[in-house]
Amino acid sequence: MLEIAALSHTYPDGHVAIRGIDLTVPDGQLVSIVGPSGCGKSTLLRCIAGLIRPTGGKVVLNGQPVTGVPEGLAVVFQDYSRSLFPWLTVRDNVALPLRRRGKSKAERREAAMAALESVGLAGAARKYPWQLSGGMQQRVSIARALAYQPSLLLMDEPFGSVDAQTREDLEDLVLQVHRAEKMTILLVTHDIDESVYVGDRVVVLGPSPTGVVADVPVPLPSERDQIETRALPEFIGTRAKVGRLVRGGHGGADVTNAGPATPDPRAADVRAACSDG
Ligand SMILES: Nc1ncnc2c1ncn2[C@@H]1O[C@H](COP(=O)(O)OP(=O)(O)OP(=O)(O)O)[C@@H](O)[C@H]1O
Repeated sequence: MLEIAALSHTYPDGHVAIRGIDLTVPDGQLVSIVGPSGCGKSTLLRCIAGLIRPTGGKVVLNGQPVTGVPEGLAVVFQDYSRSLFPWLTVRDNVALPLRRRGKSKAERREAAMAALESVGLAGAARKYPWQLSGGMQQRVSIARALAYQPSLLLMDEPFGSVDAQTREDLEDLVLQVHRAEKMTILLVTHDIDESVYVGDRVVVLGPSPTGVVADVPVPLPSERDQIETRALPEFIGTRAKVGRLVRGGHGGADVTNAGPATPDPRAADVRAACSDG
């Protein structure tokens, strides 16, 4: 269970990025977070990841206050070109954070290969990141997060830099992993369709300094299909509702107004990658 209470963050230059966010995420839920550009989504994710210390309120993960990067957290950032180490092979990039898990070299390699298999990249294990396309590099970043077997996965605009077809494939990969591993996922996206397609719920953030404007349940079956799900009336209705909310409208009668809140992200396998590297 992730509990965010009265979370606020003001940067040292006085810029108030987040003002009073309250958000509770039960284990195993996939929460999409949307909001206007620059509203504070990444700041929110960084606070959750323990990468920055909020100036007000608290983040509690599984009953423990977050005061540094918590165990069992992984993060996937948008900028895959800077999240992989170019001097390590794909397999070694994926295996690196597993040092934190106290696994032997053989175990790390085995787990890395299994994760690469799950993202369809087992054949690229011995290549270097710079030998792969952007979409493949982002798959490697996701494989690295998965190999770590996080209980909480934070994804900050993870598909923002890939083509439309790859984006759909990666959305389905996240859904597949979410169902199989039952991990809690917070996914920040600018894409309203994507937020509804992957989410169990969509948290809409307001303009800076951000807070929670609405918390919209997604009334779709857990099995989703890029063509059929997007044609469902429930999908179309929820997308319209979220779209109106992001643009400053009220979104419709059944939307929960959640009061002030905030979002934004950044943080995770970094811990593993950096501190274990
Ligand atoms: N280190 C910092 N110092 C001062 N202000 C900052 C800092 N980092 C971010 N900000 C400001 O805080 C606000 C929120 O930034 P943040 O990156 O969290 O927004 P975002 O919603 O993730 O943006 P985007 O939609 O462009 O990804 C912005 O106005 C940004 O300029």
